[in-house]
Amino acid sequence: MTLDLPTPSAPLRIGTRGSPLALAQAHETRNRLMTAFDLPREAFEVQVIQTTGDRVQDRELKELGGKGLFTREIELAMIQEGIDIAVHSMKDMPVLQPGGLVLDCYLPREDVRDAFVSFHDGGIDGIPAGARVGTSSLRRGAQMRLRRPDVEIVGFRGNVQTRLRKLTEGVAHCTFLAQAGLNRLGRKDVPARVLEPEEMLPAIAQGAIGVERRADDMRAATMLEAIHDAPTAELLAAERAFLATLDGSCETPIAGLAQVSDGTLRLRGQILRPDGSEALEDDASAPVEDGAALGEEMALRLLERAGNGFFDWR
Ligand SMILES: NCc1[nH]cc(CCC(=O)O)c1CC(=O)O
Repeated sequence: MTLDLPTPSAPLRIGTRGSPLALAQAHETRNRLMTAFDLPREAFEVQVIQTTGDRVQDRELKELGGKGLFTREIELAMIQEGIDIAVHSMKDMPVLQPGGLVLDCYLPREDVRDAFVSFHDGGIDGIPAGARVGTSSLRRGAQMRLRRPDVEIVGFRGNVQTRLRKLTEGVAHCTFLAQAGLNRLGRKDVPARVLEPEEMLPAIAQGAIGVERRADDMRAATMLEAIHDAPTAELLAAERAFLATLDGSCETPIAGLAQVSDGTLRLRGQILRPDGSEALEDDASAPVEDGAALGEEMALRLLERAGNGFFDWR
C-alpha cells in the first residue's frame, strides 16, 4: 500500500552535511520516502550544507563551542525555507531544537555499538603500553583511560578514510568508530572489532537517525510520519531524558543505552571523570512508556553520587 500526500507540489528538499556517512543517511531517508509514497527520485532534492564542524578541521570540537556545531547552519536553512527537512545523526543533536522546528521522526536504529579499530592484533588489551589512542570523543577517551590508564589520548578528527590514513601513518595505534557508520557505509574492509555495551557503553542515541522539519509544514509532517519508527523513539525518549537531566555538553563524558524486551525497557547509564579516573554506573528497568522518567531518575541518582566537581578536569 502506498500513501497519498496533501497536494502535489515542488520537490521535497532534504538538507544534509556532505560527509559520505551523512549522504548515506540522507539517501536512506529519501529511499524510504520514495517507497512509502511511490514517488520517483525526482520528487526529492538532496542539498549539502556545510556546517562549522565540517569547515573547521584543525581544532578540537570543544574549542569551537560545543553543541550544535554540526546542525546550526542546517537548522537555519530550514527556518529560512531553503530546505524542507534535515537528516541528522541523533548522537550529534542537542536535546532541544530551535523554535519553529520539530524533531520527532526517527528511522529504525542501526547497530548501537562502538568498534575498536586498529592494525595491531589483540583488541584493546593488545595495543602496547603507553599507546596513543586517537579519539576526539571525551566519552571514548575517558572509557579507554578507565580500562587502560597507561594510554595517551590524542585528538582525532575526520571521516573514516582520513582516520584510517592517520592509523597507517602512526599518528595513533588505534581509534574508535560507531559500528552503525561502518555498516551504513558498507565498510567491511576496516580492521574493526565490535565492542559489546558491557565493554564500552555507547553514546546517547548512537546509531539512530532523526529527521527534522518545520513545525508548520504539513506536507513534511505527513511524509515523515510514514517513515517514523516508534520503537526507536521509545529508546531515545529514555536516553535523551537521561542526557537532558545530566545537561550533557560535549565536555561531559556520558554514555547510555536503552533496550526493550517483552515490553520492559532497560536503561544502562554511565558518567565518567574526563581523565578516566572514575566511572559511575547505573542499570534499571521500567515499563516502556515510562522510559523518560526512568532516564531522568537515573541521571538524578548519578548526579547525587557524583557530587560537585565530578566533570572537572583534575
Ligand atoms: N560524532 C560523529 C558521529 N556522529 C554519528 C556517528 C556515527 C553514526 C551513528 O552513531 O549514528 C559519528 C561518527 C562515529 O562516532 O564514528
